[in-house]
Amino acid sequence: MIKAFITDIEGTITRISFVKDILFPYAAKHIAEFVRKNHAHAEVSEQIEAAKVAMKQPDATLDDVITTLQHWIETDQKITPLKQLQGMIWQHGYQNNDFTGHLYPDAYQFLQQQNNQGFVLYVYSSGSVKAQHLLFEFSDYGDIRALFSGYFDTLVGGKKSASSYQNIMEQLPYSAHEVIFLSDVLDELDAAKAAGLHTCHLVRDGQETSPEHFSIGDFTEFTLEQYR
Ligand SMILES: CSCCC(=O)C(=O)COP(=O)(O)O
Ligand SMILES: [Mg+2]
Repeated sequence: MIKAFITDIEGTITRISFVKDILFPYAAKHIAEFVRKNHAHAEVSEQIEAAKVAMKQPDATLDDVITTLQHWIETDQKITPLKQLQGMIWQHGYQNNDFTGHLYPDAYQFLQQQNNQGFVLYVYSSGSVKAQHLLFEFSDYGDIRALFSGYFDTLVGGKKSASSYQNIMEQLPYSAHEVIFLSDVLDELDAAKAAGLHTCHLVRDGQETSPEHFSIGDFTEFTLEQYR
């Protein structure tokens, strides 16, 4: 019996263009100034050191790190230190009302319905847990953080690795077969399925589907019948 959902964010409950055309350019615009200004703060310096490790350049200068971070933003790399820094940078944008966290109306309604019916909701995104909290705190529908019982990011591993879903399941009070993972990316769904989770593929933009995963165009098409 299904008891919980784990949802991806970008492309599943949030428009891809909100992330690519609003959040990423905002981070690209502010990252150099943010890193230069805050590099001595522990939470930032920790990510700078982690970036040097990912670059395999322990002696990289601050300018080298900034150039690499900008390249990682341009090429949408899901590298943990970048994702952690982006969350810190977006905080100012949300608080300054430069943007609100986009949610598809059908996704908001679906999340509310499932929550009302007693299903437990979790989030797993490449965006950091801080970035997830911000998106839901400053969402188009107000502060909806109370809908979710837990948040996971790339600190559990990358979204295309089955071990990441195993790591998440070790932290949840459910068996994998009681959980549905929602995503727009087939490689992520394959990894979740390999870890024993049920899956649902969101094909909002007409992506290729796979017979391995139940697929829907949006959440108005979702049915639990599929998982009985
Ligand atoms: C938490 S909002 C920012 C999303 C983000 O940075 C990202 O890389 C999207 O990844 P997802 O796993 O949600 O597709
Ligand atoms: Mg996605």
